[in-house]
Amino acid sequence: MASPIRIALQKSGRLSEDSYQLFKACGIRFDYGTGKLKSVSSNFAAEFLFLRDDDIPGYVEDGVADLGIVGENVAVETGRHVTTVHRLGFSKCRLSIAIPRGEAYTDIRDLDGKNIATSYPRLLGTYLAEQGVSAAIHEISGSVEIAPSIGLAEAVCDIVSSGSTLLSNGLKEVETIFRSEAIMIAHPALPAEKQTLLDQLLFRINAVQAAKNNKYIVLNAPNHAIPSIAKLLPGMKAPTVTPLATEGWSSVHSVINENAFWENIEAIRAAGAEGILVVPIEKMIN
Ligand SMILES: Nc1ncnc2c1ncn2[C@@H]1O[C@H](COP(=O)(O)OP(=O)(O)OP(=O)(O)O)[C@@H](O)[C@H]1O
Ligand SMILES: O=P(O)(O)OC[C@H]1O[C@H](OP(=O)(O)OP(=O)(O)O)[C@H](O)[C@@H]1O
Ligand SMILES: [Mg+2]
Repeated sequence: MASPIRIALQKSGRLSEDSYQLFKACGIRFDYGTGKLKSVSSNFAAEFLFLRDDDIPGYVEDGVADLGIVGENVAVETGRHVTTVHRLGFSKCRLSIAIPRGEAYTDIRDLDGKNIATSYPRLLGTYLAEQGVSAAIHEISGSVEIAPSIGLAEAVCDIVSSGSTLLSNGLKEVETIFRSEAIMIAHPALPAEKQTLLDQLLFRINAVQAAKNNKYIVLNAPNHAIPSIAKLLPGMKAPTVTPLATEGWSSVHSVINENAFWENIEAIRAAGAEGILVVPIEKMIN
């Protein structure tokens, strides 16, 4: 096997389980969650390091790891020189400014001269500078939402997903400054053999992601309805049509984006389709 590509994953947190599941779906096996800080894949030339997420961009920039999975918020905040090679679509969240619920708020200028607590001083500083607002940034490493109630700051800037943490701390979201999801980052100058391994990995990730967004459809229809159904279910090239044992009827097999399927389902039924099955796809390669 080639010398392994080193991949840094979050040891334990919001990114860990989805990161592991992604590699599992790509058919890459390794031990995870056993308290180990390092693991070698048994069937792909990869070695995994389990780290705090904040440290991952630095390790990737320094070349200690070749790849890493982090929130885009962390990748940008650390300011490390790394390349984004893929957007992964999980751990979606936003970085927002929030203030106590009872406070009036008109626009960003209301924050002029105020104190804002955050773990994201770089992202917040850039945003305030762009908006021409001058506020004092107080960097704290966690439990940011508590800051207004203990008199540390008049506002906070932190990660929001469902909004329930803000709600339970008596805060309201007033500005969204950054939208984030998990991304795969790489060292900016990978040697050729590592680049080959990255290309193989991205090929598998694309196949897994394409499969997730699409469904395999099987239905029965009278032969005269096939042309109009085929227009609604174009498939990867064209639908497969095979005769049923019942004279004048066929079975239609196709692949369709799940959103398009739900948008077209009434039209598909109205065209004469019956016995419609929707089947998940494991991998999809165009
Ligand atoms: N509530 C949430 N919903 C969705 N994604 C989130 C949420 N909170 C954080 N994230 C995303 O997941 C990333 C990791 O969050 P997590 O809370 O596990 O980090 P952490 O506590 O700093 O972990 P570590 O111990 O590794 O430093 C964040 O940087 C962000 O991109
Ligand atoms: O809008 P919500 O759905 O409530 O999510 C937002 C919260 O989630 C994250 O914290 P997490 O629960 O991961 O705890 P931590 O900050 O202690 O890691 C983040 O730091 C917010 O506090
Ligand atoms: Mg962290």
